[in-house]
Amino acid sequence: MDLIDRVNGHFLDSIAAKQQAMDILPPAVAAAAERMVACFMNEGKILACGNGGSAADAQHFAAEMVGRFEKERPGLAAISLATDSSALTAIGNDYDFDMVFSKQVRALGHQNDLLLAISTSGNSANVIEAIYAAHERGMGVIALTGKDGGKIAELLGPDDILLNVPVERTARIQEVHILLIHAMCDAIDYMLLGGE
Ligand SMILES: O=C(CO)[C@@H](O)[C@H](O)[C@H](O)[C@H](O)COP(=O)(O)O
Ligand SMILES: [Zn+2]
Repeated sequence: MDLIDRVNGHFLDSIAAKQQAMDILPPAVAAAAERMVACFMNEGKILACGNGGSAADAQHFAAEMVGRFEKERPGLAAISLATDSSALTAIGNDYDFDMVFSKQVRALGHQNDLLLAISTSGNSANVIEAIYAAHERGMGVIALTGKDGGKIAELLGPDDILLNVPVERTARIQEVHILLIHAMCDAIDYMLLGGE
């Protein structure tokens, strides 16, 4: 197989993952966006966390809320918990890496806030601890997961929302996650601003 065939394989695989997600996820994505708008309207904020590529997704989402997505609007309250290198290294060094997000959730989270928890395996211990901390604070959780949803799918409560991408390859799950995030950004702007 030459390199161009390999690249074509990625396109085809990514298209198939997105098609599979499109068959099942749009109602839950719309519900998640509605939940986020309700949170903002209620003086709440969204705390987002994840590891590696999902840390980048958490940061990407927060930037699109605080700055903007495609339309001009006032900033919306969202914070990436995966971005403050001082907090991450201090908590990881002084306590445990499993606590890097949960300690921030306990410090910053209030009842009206939401946690956006991102994990392709659904099994990252620090994301799981963040969900426990959010529940303790009375916060709702929106989880972006993959594969079978892992432990995260099992520990969500009835008021939480699971967006699980049921494919095996991490890269494909991440590619669908960022699509879901952009779809939620668009739905939020549409609910707040109207338009096309
Ligand atoms: O971006 C990638 C792989 O595409 C990696 O950095 C990946 O995000 C890391 O291995 C993460 O630690 C995986 O964590 P998770 O998605 O299973 O929670
Ligand atoms: Zn990656």
